[in-house]
Amino acid sequence: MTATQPELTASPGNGGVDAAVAAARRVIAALLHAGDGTPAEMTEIAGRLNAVADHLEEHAPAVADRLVDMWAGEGVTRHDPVTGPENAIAPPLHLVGLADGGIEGKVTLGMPYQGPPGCVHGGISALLLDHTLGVANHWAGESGMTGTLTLRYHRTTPLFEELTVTARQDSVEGRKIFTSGTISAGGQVCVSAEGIFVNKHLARPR
Ligand SMILES: CCCCC/C=C\C/C=C\C/C=C\C/C=C\CCCC(=O)SCCNC(=O)CCNC(=O)[C@H](O)C(C)(C)COP(=O)(O)OP(=O)(O)OC[C@H]1O[C@@H](n2cnc3c(N)ncnc32)[C@H](O)[C@@H]1OP(=O)(O)O
Repeated sequence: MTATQPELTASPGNGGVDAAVAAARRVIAALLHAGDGTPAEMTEIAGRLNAVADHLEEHAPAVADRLVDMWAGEGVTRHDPVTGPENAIAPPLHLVGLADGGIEGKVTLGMPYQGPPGCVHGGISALLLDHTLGVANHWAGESGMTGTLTLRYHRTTPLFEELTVTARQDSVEGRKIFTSGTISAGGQVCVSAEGIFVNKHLARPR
């Protein structure tokens, strides 16, 4: 991070749940890479993974308590499925604020996010853009819930190549917030998005 690039997503810690989540991401990708034709002992692996899940479930707080925790303090930026260091399905994308009012993040996606052969699934691109547009609104100071998200898929989005995800708030009209963004690879726009967000905020669990 530089003085002009404030971090807008929680940085993963080296230990605790963040380290376990990083390991889980490796497991998800490794299972998909291995597939069904591998000589790896999948029955034994399933047993070991289930033992880990049993242990975690046994020691988890009640859902209601956990929801309070997730929506308090830094927890708000730690659990989401795009950037969250506590969320194993988050790639994760790391976003910074830019001096020109926009935001930007870099991410390289692997097989768990595949749609067409060797390419990013269109729904995953929508997920990344929805969230990034939402964070751009937060960065601009006026945020809301996604009302309408329009996407244009210009060209396929490659797996295993660094992607740049950008977004900016374009205008605010009453409660409506107009926001746009792109996913690019090698300097070419693969997906562009235009969103209308509506200034409405749900009560956080207490
Ligand atoms: C995912 C975890 C996130 C964790 C991190 C959170 C915070 C971290 C901090 C910083 C990061 C910040 C944000 C990042 C996170 C978020 C990104 C994810 C965003 C989402 O994942 S969010 C879930 C999907 N989203 C919904 O679940 C919405 C369901 N829906 C509704 O809740 C209502 O439907 C609502 C609120 C949309 C409108 O309802 P309403 O009753 O308040 O609106 P109303 O009728 O009064 O209209 C007022 C004016 O908006 C126009 N209008 C109405 N609806 C419209 C629409 N759909 N499209 C375009 N324009 C629309 C009208 O035409 C009128 O315009 P006009 O004034 O010009 O006539």
